[in-house]
Amino acid sequence: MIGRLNHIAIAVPDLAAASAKYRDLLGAKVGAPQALPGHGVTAVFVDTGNTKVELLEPLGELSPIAAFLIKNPSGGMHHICFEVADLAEAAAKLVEGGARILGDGTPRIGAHGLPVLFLHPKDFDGTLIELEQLQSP
Ligand SMILES: CC[C@H](C(=O)O)C(=O)SCCNC(=O)CCNC(=O)[C@H](O)C(C)(C)COP(=O)(O)OP(=O)(O)OC[C@H]1O[C@@H](n2cnc3c(N)ncnc32)[C@H](O)[C@@H]1OP(=O)(O)O
Ligand SMILES: [Co+2]
Repeated sequence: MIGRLNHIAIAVPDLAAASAKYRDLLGAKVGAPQALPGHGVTAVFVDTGNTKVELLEPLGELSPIAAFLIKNPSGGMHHICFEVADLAEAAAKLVEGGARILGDGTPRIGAHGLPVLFLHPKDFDGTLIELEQLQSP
């Protein structure tokens, strides 16, 4: 069911400083900040060639990563994102298998303009998993 690892997300307290580290210290290809008010984050994608790193900073009062940063003030790994060919089919199989989909269970459009869902971290060994619908061919 899951395909490629699309990105590994890191919640950071200072997006500009984190982006500069990846660009200037790690010599990586760092994209421009993307404000995602509907998701309560500003994201920067670092392209590593084989996958991406998503640097995330809270945006707005109700950011879903605010609590995470209170628990981890210097930041930390937040989630991993896998690509799936058919998000609806994957969601149905996961729910059938007892996994919980976060929110109201309906896909939302993510940073890549594609539908995404999140699975409860407690169901996957303490790891928040995001599923992103593969770009239709
Ligand atoms: C979609 C746009 C973009 C993209 O790539 O396209 C993004 O990725 S946006 C990313 C930001 N959005 C989300 O993360 C949406 C899904 N996340 C959530 O709904 C929440 O973060 C949630 C429910 C996972 C946690 O919310 P919160 O921390 O407020 O709740 P709790 O404190 O009650 O946490 C419950 C329990 O889960 C543990 N937890 C929380 N976050 C994580 C995490 N990132 N990884 C692993 N575990 C996590 C937390 O410690 C609690 O555990 P407990 O043992 O009960 O303390
Ligand atoms: Co993500």
